[in-house]
Amino acid sequence: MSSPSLETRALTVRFGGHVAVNAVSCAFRPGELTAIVGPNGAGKTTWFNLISGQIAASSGQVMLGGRDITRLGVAARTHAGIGRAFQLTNLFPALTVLENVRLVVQARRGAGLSLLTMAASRRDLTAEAEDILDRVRLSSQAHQLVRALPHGDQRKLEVALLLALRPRIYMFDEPTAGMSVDEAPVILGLIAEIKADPAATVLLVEHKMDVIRALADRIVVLHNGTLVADGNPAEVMASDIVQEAYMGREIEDV
Ligand SMILES: Nc1ncnc2c1ncn2[C@@H]1O[C@H](COP(=O)(O)OP(=O)(O)OP(=O)(O)O)[C@@H](O)[C@H]1O
Repeated sequence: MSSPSLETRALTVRFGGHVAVNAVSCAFRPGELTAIVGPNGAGKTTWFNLISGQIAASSGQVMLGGRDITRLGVAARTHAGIGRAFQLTNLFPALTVLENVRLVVQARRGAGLSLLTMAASRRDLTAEAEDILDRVRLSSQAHQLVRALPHGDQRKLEVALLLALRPRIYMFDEPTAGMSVDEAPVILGLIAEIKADPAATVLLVEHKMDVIRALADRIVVLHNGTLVADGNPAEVMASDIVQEAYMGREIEDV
């Protein structure tokens, strides 16, 4: 088994007297998509926030490729390889969709964030950005301002920006929430493509059973901030804790 790309070690956060994430230890490996499930308020988003650096841990550690990143801020974690979909949206709402994707491609390639790059390298960056927009089916919106995009297209742009960033860790929080039935399969197809990359580690917070069934290699269950189950989907779905506490009630069986 490959060594973990990401690991949380006894990761804990308290809000006043409430322990929202309670000593959660879990290791994630490249080439694996882990679905994170649990009832509302279980601590899934808070755990994500601790991993991506949106909030600081009360105790415990976040390790990325064996390096302790617990004290790094969001930008430094993104630079180190943590890619979280929502935090990339609306980077530059007054620029077009294509310009936003191109800027992320440019930043990843170490060319900085200036809009005034050399014409030749600009063509190169534009070609990669256009290719990404094609993959997420946003080509026809390439020249629209990001702030004017409808919700479904914003979600596609989030995935486009992640593809442009090529992180080591892809974090998706209900990526098809609020999407139409036509739009959701595009996003799910892209996540399936990302998951096929043996170097990519994918974390997916998800309530929808059909999405979990289609994509998850592994399921982790949180309950009251504690990790209560972790294993392959068939095992976890059949376990008493999930059957009794979650099935048909908290996980949307659609
Ligand atoms: N900044 C905060 N201050 C105080 N309490 C918070 C804060 N953020 C989260 N909580 C609490 O932590 C607990 C976990 O919330 P969290 O949003 O992580 O759950 P979740 O599993 O993502 O739920 P959902 O499925 O509804 O998104 C909840 O009780 C929530 O009220």
